[in-house]
Amino acid sequence: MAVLNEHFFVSKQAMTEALAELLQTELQAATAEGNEAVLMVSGGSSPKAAYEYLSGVDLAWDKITVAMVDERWVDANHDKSNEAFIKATLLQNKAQHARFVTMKNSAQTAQAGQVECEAAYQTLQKPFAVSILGMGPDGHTASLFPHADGLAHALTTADLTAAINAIESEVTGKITERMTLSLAGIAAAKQVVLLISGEDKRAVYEQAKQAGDVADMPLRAVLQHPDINLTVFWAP
Ligand SMILES: O=C(O)[C@H](O)[C@@H](O)[C@H](O)[C@H](O)COP(=O)(O)O
Repeated sequence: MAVLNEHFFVSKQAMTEALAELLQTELQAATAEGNEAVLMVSGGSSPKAAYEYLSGVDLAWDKITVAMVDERWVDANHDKSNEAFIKATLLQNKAQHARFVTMKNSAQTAQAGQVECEAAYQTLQKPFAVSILGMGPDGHTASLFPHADGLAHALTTADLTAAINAIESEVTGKITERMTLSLAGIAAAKQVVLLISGEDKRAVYEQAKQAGDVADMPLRAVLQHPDINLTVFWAP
């Protein structure tokens, strides 16, 4: 099982403040001796305000690399691009001096682009300082979607990244082809923070903690991983 540290906040605001403080503390510590630090980021509504706050914090941003936890296989200017979201929220103000490593490249498909993406991710300083994950109502995290094409590989490969083709649903929307950190890529962080918003998703999280098929709720693979140091932040 992962080393699990759960925090249930009374409000989104309280969660945002705690997340911003955690990121600030971890990035300060990671860069204190002039070392490089990597922050892995997800899209989603839960981390948005913390990203905006963090962008204005005085950190050694020139020592920090921001990279994506997962991405739809769309151009970086697409309105569904997680990269576009990160550039608009986090990589502003002081944080514009951070280096950014994209998951997306010019290959036609995520599958075809995985080798190039993996090569880029292999250059990143490990362990990653912090990786921020979200969770969907279907129990997906990163782009580890239930029963997706490529899920079994993403859960077992030693590569940091994996191509995924999700089963189309209300959660995935039309764009199902994605690149994601593999389970090994998620486990490559010193600390993983999982953000969960709302009562419905709290029930999903509690269900994921119960024994069951990982393919039904891929978050289970993270919760069950012996080497993951997982901090869970929930807010209503
Ligand atoms: O790439 C995506 O589809 C989203 O980033 C998604 O995975 C998101 O992280 C979760 O659904 C949590 O979303 P909330 O933060 O809005 O709860």
